[in-house]
Amino acid sequence: MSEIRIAIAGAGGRMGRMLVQAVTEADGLTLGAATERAGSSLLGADAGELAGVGRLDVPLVADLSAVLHAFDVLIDFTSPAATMGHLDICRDAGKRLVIGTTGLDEAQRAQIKAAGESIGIVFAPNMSVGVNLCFKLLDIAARVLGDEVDIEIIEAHHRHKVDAPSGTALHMGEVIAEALGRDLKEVAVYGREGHTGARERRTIGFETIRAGDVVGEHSVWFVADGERIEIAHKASTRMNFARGAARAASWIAGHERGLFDMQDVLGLRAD
Ligand SMILES: NC(=O)C1=CN([C@@H]2O[C@H](COP(=O)(O)OP(=O)(O)OC[C@H]3O[C@@H](n4cnc5c(N)ncnc54)[C@H](OP(=O)(O)O)[C@@H]3O)[C@@H](O)[C@H]2O)C=CC1
Ligand SMILES: O=C(O)C1=N[C@H](C(=O)O)C[C@H](O)C1
Repeated sequence: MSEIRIAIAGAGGRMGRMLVQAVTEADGLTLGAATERAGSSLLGADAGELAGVGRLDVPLVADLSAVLHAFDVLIDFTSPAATMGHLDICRDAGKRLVIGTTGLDEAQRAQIKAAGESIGIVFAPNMSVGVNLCFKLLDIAARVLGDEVDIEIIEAHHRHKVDAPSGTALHMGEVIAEALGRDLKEVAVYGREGHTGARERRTIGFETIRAGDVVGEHSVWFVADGERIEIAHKASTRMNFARGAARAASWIAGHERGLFDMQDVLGLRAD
């Protein structure tokens, strides 16, 4: 079987460089194209050299439309605005997509869902196997502990992260709210300050830490009087996310259309 050709958007970024490495290491994948922001000082540089894996003869270009002939699946870990532009290009060209970008608003998420009717898309706020297992554990914990506990989601990331709470923390909140039959929009509390009043049992709290070079840490507390259950994940390298994205790219190559997430890729979906 021929190799699946991958394009990486934002190939000069923190995740972009990891993705180049993960794609070159993955069986059945080959790097076909790499992009960066128009005006970036990295344009023209070799994606492999930037990622520290040696020359791949794939120069960073600004225009994804100009390299459509060179890839089958785009992996995009950039910014919401950039991802939306890439989504339009991929939908019009019939190219599949793996989206890891977080911080998208409701309208942008709706556009991704609509594009899934024409092309295959994996869209997930966290591509690590460990975090996706945590989503399952959170669903079980919430169903067992129900309304008997206070639930708080605490996340920490590096100082460069621009969105808060993290996409992973928000999805953790969605998983728990769904398991408990609550609407996250109604019960979420983002940080606390001043005279807040006593805690309301059905709320789900989010606390955010931004500091130094923390790769990504998430901890969910289920707290009753006299005991506390914690489900926690700590990433010490971005390679887990990158390997997950490479796995998602191989998987979506076999799906012509539809919107999926990592639960589908990993075979973790119950229904
Ligand atoms: N789903 C998951 O598993 C994970 C998701 N993420 C998410 O991935 C995203 C990126 O994170 P990170 O790598 O740390 O961020 P970086 O800022 O390091 O990387 C983003 C890269 O995209 C570039 N870029 C911006 N606009 C465009 C464009 N139009 N075309 C091509 N490239 C562009 C940026 O260039 P410039 O700097 O010049 O603007 C930058 O190099 C974030 O939303 C983050 O939350 C991160 C880790 C895991
Ligand atoms: O920006 C990051 O770094 C990360 N972002 C993702 C998120 O917002 O959940 C995933 C990961 O924790 C790293």
